[in-house]
Amino acid sequence: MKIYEKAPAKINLLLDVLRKREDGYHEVEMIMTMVDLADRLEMSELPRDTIIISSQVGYIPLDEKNLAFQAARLIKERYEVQQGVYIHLDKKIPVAAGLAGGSSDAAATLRGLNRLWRLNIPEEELCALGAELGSDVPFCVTGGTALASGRGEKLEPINCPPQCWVVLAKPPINVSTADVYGRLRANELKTHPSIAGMRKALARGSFHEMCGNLGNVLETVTLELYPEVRQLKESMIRLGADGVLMSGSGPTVFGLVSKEAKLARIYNGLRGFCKEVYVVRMLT
Ligand SMILES: C[C@@](CO)(OP(=O)(O)O)[C@H](O)COP(=O)(O)OP(=O)(O)OC[C@H]1O[C@@H](n2ccc(N)nc2=O)[C@H](O)[C@@H]1O
Ligand SMILES: Nc1ncnc2c1ncn2[C@@H]1O[C@H](COP(=O)(O)OP(=O)(O)O)[C@@H](O)[C@H]1O
Repeated sequence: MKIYEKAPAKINLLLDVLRKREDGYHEVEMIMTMVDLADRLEMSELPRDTIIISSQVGYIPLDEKNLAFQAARLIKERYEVQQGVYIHLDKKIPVAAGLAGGSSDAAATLRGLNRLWRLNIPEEELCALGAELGSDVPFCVTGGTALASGRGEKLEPINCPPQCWVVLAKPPINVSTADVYGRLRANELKTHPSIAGMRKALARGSFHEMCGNLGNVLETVTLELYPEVRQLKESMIRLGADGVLMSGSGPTVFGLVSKEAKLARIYNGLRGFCKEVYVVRMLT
């Protein structure tokens, strides 16, 4: 038997850090949503009790470092599954980009193997498994739009954003999430984005208010370390995007655009100096 799962990319419409915790993680409040740029996973049973990962791209690990491998191993161990699985990852989401590509692959693996092996694991339990793999994995299990707190694993579903275009641009640099959190001075942050403001904007379905309430405190670190990310933000604003923000720890910058007529100018303007540009829709 063979099954397929989509693993969409996430963006953070808002990312606030409240404090550093004793366990080394940071207490966060984030508003997260999915966009229509997705990896595709194909999972099939193997006659031998083993996990094999393949991908069409050569720049991700295919061994136990791969988050899909870790998800398969976890579910096999926890539910004492003695069957093997072959997982092919058709990667479309840029890697180490702040778009949770690896986390979404892990979440899709949990969902997919739950179906393939008919385990009937409830979504809540899949989320708890996901939290063992990474802070963003529980959100990727549920998808939709959510307010995430704790280290990212506590989820409250909220109104989805009004439909719009999302332009994603990833500069050719690698940003380590651990490094960005490590450099953040959480208790010295001068301003915090407003969760209440963003929630209200989404509840009202106001595109304009959503753009006005975008905010990400990790920009204070990544934009200082990598001036090209700041330049990318400035270019997107200049080219006419209605709201612009860095996603997660970066380096991807997203622009929200309400009018299709504006897209060509933004896309062509960015492509002049940034190779990886994608025009997608919100997944609502
Ligand atoms: C910043 C965010 C925003 O959505 O995403 P990305 O930029 O990675 O996409 C997330 O908080 C990232 O989540 P994820 O990538 O799953 O992080 P994890 O694997 O759990 O943690 C990687 C490292 O980041 C730091 N970390 C992560 C989450 C958190 N709330 N506090 C932290 O300090 C820790 O140093 C941890 O060792
Ligand atoms: N299935 C996977 N897809 C992409 N990257 C993966 C995967 N499994 C493990 N990784 C590793 O995880 C790291 C973070 O990748 P990714 O999840 O794309 O980053 P981000 O959370 O910043 O969007 C990369 O260094 C990559 O080598």
